[in-house]
Amino acid sequence: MCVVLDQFLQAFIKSHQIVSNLQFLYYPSFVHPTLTIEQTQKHCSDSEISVTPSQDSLAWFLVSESTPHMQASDLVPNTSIDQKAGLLSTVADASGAHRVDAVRWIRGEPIGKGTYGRVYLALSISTGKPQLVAVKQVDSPQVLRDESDQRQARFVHSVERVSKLLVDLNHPHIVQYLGFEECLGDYSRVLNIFMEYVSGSALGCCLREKGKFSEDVAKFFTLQILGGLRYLHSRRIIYRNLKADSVLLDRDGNCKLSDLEFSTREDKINKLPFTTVQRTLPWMAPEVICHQKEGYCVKADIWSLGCILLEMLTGKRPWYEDELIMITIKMNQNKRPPVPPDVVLSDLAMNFQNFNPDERESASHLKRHAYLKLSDGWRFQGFSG
Ligand SMILES: Nc1ncnc2c1ncn2[C@@H]1O[C@H](COP(=O)(O)OP(=O)(O)OP(=O)(O)O)[C@@H](O)[C@H]1O
Repeated sequence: MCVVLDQFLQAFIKSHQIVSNLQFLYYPSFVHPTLTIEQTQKHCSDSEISVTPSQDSLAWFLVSESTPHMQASDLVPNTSIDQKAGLLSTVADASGAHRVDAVRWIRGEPIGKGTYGRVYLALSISTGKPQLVAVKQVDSPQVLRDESDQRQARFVHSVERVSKLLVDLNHPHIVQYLGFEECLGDYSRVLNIFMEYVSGSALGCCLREKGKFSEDVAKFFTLQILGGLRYLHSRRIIYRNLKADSVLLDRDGNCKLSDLEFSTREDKINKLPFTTVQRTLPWMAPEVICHQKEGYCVKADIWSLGCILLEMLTGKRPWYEDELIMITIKMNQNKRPPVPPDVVLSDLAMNFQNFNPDERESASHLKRHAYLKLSDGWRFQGFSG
């Protein structure tokens, strides 16, 4: 193990990116949970080592002399983030976009991949106490050579447009956005999106791994998602990208809505074209897919939540039998996602998928609905509980 450490350190020193005095090298304890604190901590020389946002492939975290109080145990992934302490300070630039001011952070291992970029675990050392954060890194191409470059550029543009709106959100069921930063990569610019780190996995992953959930567990998650939606909708914000993979779960079953970069204010909906995120299409409301010109409202998110509820109760993604093109055709024919014959849905679950958005209940009304009420003392103890 020490050989690996030394090789890593040598490679790192050779990169000549040096700003602060490095004292200790720590293994995050989730990499080798059996290591003791003594083993995880290794003295390094007084070499000056710098950590820059473009530093690649750091499998380990480095802790600078400015944080000597830090213990390896601080690095366990469920370290909670003190949002009020202001993990990363953000400033608005001339264009009004919110960016992180002088971020110092170290990239850790990849924890996920979406349509637009990779998400990494990272350690922020901007403030006194290092904090675990998640960083979504998105390529922002300077030359638009093909459809993929155009897609990336549209995404980056969308993020710049909503960056202020995202960092201002603050709700227990919404991933906290901490700031944004653009930096120069080898061939393109890279947009870094800093977020609260959620230490579990996506709801979609759990469904793929474990199959359908018990009805109570499905209600428990639905209620939490409704909490996040009610908060967004009360600010006239439409999420637009709600799907099982955008809902992150921590180990205690707490849900957090993530991937909000496509959110928009309801009043702007008729002015902005919405590029359909292909992966999200099976969860999208018919008015978003079929009648964009007429506009749509926050109720589109209620349809998407109905799809997630259906998925939790059946273990199958919405429109599980169909390719994307077929889904669009069926939606235009006013068809709903199919329900497997052995599943009986409550009237409420059906209401989520009313074709007329005006007849779909609001998030705040649904949250109080009797069907979703859990018995007193019910606790999350696993997906089938
Ligand atoms: N804040 C976070 N904390 C922990 N893991 C995260 C966080 N954000 C994202 N992830 C992980 O990274 C994965 C990819 O996230 P990302 O937001 O890029 O895409 P996505 O939600 O899967 O879909 P899309 O294709 O619409 O971008 C998630 O499924 C999740 O596993």
